[in-house]
Amino acid sequence: MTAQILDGKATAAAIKSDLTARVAALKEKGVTPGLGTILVGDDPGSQKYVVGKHRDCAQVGIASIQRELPATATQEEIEAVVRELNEDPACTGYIVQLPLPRGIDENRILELMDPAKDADGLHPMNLGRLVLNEPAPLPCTPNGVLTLLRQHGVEIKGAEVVVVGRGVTIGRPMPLLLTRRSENATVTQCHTGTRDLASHLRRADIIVAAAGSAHLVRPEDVKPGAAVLDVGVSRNAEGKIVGDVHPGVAEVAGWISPNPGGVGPMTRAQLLVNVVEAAERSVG
Ligand SMILES: Nc1nc(=O)c2c([nH]1)NC[C@@H]1CN(c3ccc(C(=O)N[C@@H](CCC(=O)O)C(=O)O)cc3)C=[N+]21
Repeated sequence: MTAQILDGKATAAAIKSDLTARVAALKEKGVTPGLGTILVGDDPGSQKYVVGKHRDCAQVGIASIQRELPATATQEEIEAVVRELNEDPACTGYIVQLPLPRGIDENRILELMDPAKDADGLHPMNLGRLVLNEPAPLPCTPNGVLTLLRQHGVEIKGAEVVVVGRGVTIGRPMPLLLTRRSENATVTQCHTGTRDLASHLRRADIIVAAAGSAHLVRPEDVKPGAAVLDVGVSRNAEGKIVGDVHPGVAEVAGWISPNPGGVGPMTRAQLLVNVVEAAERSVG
């Protein structure tokens, strides 16, 4: 038996269609949501993601504001663009595409953002609000993972979830979302310091693989019927996306998110959700 698909493409399309109506309602009240992106450098992967984000905006009626800086941009030059978008009334939410080039202090850039315009949910104030159980824009990828599970009826309450990875965009916030009372999962966080990853994976009802290590999760380490979310993105020699989950896992798991076509499109959809929600808050 092969796993059922956690279809991120289809779920993202449904979210976008709901957002299209909400954007139209906002425009009738005189508010046009606008998503800004700040892209530094010429990494082809990052450029492609940013193009995707603006294509999504066009589909739902959100205005696009694009700022690009060369890989040689200084800390001060990037900060100037952050200040500009903080002040720009047409930009109701924005992201700074990560990672930034070596030598740039990423955390200082994130702290400089207006937390009310933080579309990624990565500003320290918004991450702090999440820790304190206060309403905040939620980090897009972890929120996309949850939405994907809910949409396909995968039980989160009481589930043993193993999160692999501790990066700022996924690994660290993911357990915070999963352990809220509304989700009530039990979470084990694994990382490069974990002594026996396989022993943890084998117990998991849900695996969120976000280590960025190609084919890290192998079929023999997955409990039959488990839900496996492949969040990792590496590229092979031909430039093709290789996930954190070995293709053989599809023969063991109950649910699997394809990569591409799984969590990636969900991340983009949740970004739009954050932009629209911020605009809705601004009209009360
Ligand atoms: N501040 C910030 N926020 C981010 O959300 C952020 C970031 N920085 N830096 C990089 C990562 C990566 N990321 C992806 C988003 C969508 C796809 C996506 O839609 N992928 C398609 C395939 C695209 C392709 O073929 O390359 C898919 O999975 O089907 C992938 C990756 C967001 N990130």
